[in-house]
Amino acid sequence: MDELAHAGLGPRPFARWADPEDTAVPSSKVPVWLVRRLGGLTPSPAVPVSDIQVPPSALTPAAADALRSAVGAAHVDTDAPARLAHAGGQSYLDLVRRRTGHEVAVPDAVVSPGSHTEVAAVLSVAGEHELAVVPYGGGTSVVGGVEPVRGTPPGGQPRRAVVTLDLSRMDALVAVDEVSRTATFQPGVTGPRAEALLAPYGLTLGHVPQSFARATLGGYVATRSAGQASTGYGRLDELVVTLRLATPVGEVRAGTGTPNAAGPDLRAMFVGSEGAFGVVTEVTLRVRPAPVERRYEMWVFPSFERGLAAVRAFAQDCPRPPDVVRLSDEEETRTTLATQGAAGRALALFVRARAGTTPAICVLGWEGAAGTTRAARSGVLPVLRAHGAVRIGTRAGQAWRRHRFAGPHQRDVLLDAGALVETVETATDWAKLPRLYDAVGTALATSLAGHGTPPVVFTHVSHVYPTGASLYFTVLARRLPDPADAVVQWAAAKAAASEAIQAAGGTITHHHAVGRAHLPYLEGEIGPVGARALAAVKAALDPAGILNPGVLVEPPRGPSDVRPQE
Ligand SMILES: Cc1cc2nc3c(=O)[nH]c(=O)nc-3n(C[C@H](O)[C@H](O)[C@H](O)COP(=O)(O)OP(=O)(O)OC[C@H]3O[C@@H](n4cnc5c(N)ncnc54)[C@H](O)[C@@H]3O)c2cc1C
Repeated sequence: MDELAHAGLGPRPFARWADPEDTAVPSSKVPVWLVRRLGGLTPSPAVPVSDIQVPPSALTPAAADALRSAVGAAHVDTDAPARLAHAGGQSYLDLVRRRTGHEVAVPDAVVSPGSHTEVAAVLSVAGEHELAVVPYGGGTSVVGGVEPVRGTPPGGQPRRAVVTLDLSRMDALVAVDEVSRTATFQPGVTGPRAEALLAPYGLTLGHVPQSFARATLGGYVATRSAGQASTGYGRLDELVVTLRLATPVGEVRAGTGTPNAAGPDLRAMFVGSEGAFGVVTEVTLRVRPAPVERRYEMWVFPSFERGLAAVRAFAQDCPRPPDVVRLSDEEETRTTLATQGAAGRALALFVRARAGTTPAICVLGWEGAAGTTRAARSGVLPVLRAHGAVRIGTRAGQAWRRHRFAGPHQRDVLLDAGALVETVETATDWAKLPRLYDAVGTALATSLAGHGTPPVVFTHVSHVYPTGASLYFTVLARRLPDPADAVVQWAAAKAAASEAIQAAGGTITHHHAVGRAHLPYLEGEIGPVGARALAAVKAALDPAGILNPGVLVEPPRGPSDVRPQE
């Protein structure tokens, strides 16, 4: 995984994923055919960050002094640039707001602790001075998880100020246990840094979400994330061995390193708790030997439906499914091939000749010790053949691997060009998957067409399980020029997609987490008793509602919210 250790990026620009120069990904252009299909785009460069008005910090001098005592004066920043740099996450709407200067919310201060003790001290200051605290890892949340929201405690006044708790100083490898194959990290370690820290031991975490360059281990834990190689390496929840958290009522340690029967597993309560129950200050994760062999191939199925049947068979019937499985629907296949220039056009002709008029490409990847990938690959060949798949080859597979972090860079280019570009993800069991696929695609297309901006919607499946799979929709449309209209345009489409997901039996989120964006739909998924159970945990660990108000748990409307209903 050595090259992963070098996949980091420089400081994040205000309204983009990366500086156009700061990337190994070749600069891309918006294809002419896409502009034509979206009905023309009006270029929409970001306004200069100096045009964004930053209100004075609402932090009182006493609160500021107390925070300085907690973490050191150098680590409490109330200046505009630091506050602007923490103005929300990386969803399409976050970026539209920052690109246009429309309704940009900033925290009152950015506080950067250096240890568990300092995090605990900040939480204690927050309690005394009526502050809200937003834990912040890489800031790549796409569900409003790091929005600086003050919130209002039950029956009280809005909190005086909100501070963003930037965990980037806590970026050390605490310990490696090569015998047990575990590694303990502080939470602010980014994906590339984790790989760089593990490389001298010949170990890897193997967790590669598309946001890998910027996301942190604390963020992975807090959102229960899934990497592109989740089929082989497991989701983050499968990798967490132990956790240490600071909560407003004290320290929690969860997990003992080996399976046990000591009551419900507390790890499950904190993995995916999105900074609403506590701040992850240390995490021990399973690691494994870095692969010495990697084989990535592209195959093509005669249709998405045939591809779905095959990837289901991988998960259900093959002793070792590929580590990476990524099946594109017909529209994503067309788009992928059309954006690859001359090579893509040649490949498109080849694909159509071999697989017919509705081809669906599929990337498969195997990683492991010397001599293991060939045997693993042989195990799935009968499934591929039985479902009419044709091999395109390793060059196309390797090209996908080289460009697998390119999505956010391409999004920058599309946003500059005036496109709406966002993703929607869900999952369900295999039996309901085709219906869910149709329902979400139709909801997105109908809603956006209703705004006069018919979209291109394409989908892939990249996380497969014996019982079901995820669906990941990418949506492209003409962005409405007025920022307020653009917000309504996407908010309506997202609501339509979310309602369609719930009606078709999908989960509101397979890996992006709940945040604020999905909270209105959470109770529909876990039921009122489930929602009350989460509220009760929140009330036990964060009784004053300091942490991330409005994330994961509805702010209580009154004390009855945490009591059993009559
Ligand atoms: C381009 C792009 C691609 C993405 N691809 C994927 C993908 O492939 N798979 C995937 O799962 N997700 C993906 N995401 C979503 C996002 O990257 C993940 O949710 C990631 O795990 C967030 O990590 P982060 O460090 O950036 O967390 P942040 O965005 O900083 O925070 C996310 C949430 O976790 C909380 N939090 C952060 N650190 C801590 C901590 N130490 N303790 C307690 N709470 C904390 C925050 O308060 C917030 O609620 C993508 C996002 C983008 C923008």
